[in-house]
Amino acid sequence: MSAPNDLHFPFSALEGQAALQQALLLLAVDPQLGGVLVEGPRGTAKSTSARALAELLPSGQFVNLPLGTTEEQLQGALDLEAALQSSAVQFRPGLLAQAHQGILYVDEVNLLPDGLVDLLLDVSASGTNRIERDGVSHQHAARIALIGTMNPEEGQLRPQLLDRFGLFVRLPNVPDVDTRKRIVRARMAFDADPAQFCAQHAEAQTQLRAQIAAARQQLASVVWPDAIFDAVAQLCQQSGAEGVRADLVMLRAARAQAALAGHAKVSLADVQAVAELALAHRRSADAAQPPSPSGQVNDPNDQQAQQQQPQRQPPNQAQASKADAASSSNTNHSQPDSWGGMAAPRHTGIEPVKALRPFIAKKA
Ligand SMILES: Nc1ncnc2c1ncn2[C@@H]1O[C@H](COP(=O)(O)OP(=O)(O)OP(=O)(O)O)[C@@H](O)[C@H]1O
Repeated sequence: MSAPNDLHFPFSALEGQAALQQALLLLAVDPQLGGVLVEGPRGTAKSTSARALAELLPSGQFVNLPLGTTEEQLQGALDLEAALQSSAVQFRPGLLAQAHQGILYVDEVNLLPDGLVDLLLDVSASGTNRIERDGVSHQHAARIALIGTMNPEEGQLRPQLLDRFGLFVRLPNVPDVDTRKRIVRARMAFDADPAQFCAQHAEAQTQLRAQIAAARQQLASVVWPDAIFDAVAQLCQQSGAEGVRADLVMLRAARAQAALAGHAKVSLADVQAVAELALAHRRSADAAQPPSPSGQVNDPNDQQAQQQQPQRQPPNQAQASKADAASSSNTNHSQPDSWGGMAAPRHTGIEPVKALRPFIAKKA
């Protein structure tokens, strides 16, 4: 039996995809991170998780961008004749307008013409779609969470475009037999009775939705202490990332991470948790080892300030243990070390340290 069209596999029921879930949640909180690029094998829940994320956003919009899409279909069309006759601009909205406040999903983004990718990245970073034709212009808000997927065997994305994707997740193949079994059990349970499966996850979904909404509201007021700028600059410098896009994205992603946890200040732990997502596609080839900043960096978030933060709903136990299971199957955990009490991010794959836990099991 397949699921009715209006029921989709819930985000909180995804198995063993902590890094992808983390990147997507950060994007949900701050769509202007510049999109998430997901590289990985077929059948690893790339489209399932993107669609599931849409259900956590206020608009619920999920727009799929087909490979043959034209610039006009994407941006919308201006009726120039009407503009000449009545001096009023007539605009026929495109996919970007449809995806406003939702998700724009591009499967095999590496096969899309460069011009369109360029446009998508511009719009996702600016939140505005600006159309100009023969001296006539129109613009509208296009706050889109851009999610692109690619299989490198089918062609590479140009480095200029790769660098402009905010976050990057490289998915491994299903890592082990147990995870494989958990995945198929969950999927088969969903397919057998979608309504019941969704009902079982309704509470976790409601909590995640509320958590994202609260984080979005709080985002602009979350601050970066000076030490955070130091830590980010050190990490990016040592990774050999060109320019400062990695720094900008890392700071922004760390702020989204802090907002999700209900914190008012970005901490080193937030930077640590997002660093690999910002660096994986920007690390220079000769920075083969993960960076290890030389200076000791103190955590600028004093305990007292953290304790003064408003309390949020208690963590969902089922989700916390799922996150635990996900993170315990990850052998790439960073452990505390000399870097301001936190481990430097790893350069292989993307299995961020705290996996999904910071989002679900917020501070009590
Ligand atoms: N980690 C997972 N958790 C839950 N379901 C999963 C997971 N991985 C794969 N699946 C299931 O596998 C099937 C294929 O997933 P999906 O279509 O999202 O893969 P994809 O990565 O987008 O593949 P493709 O690249 O071929 O489009 C779906 O039924 C999905 O629910």
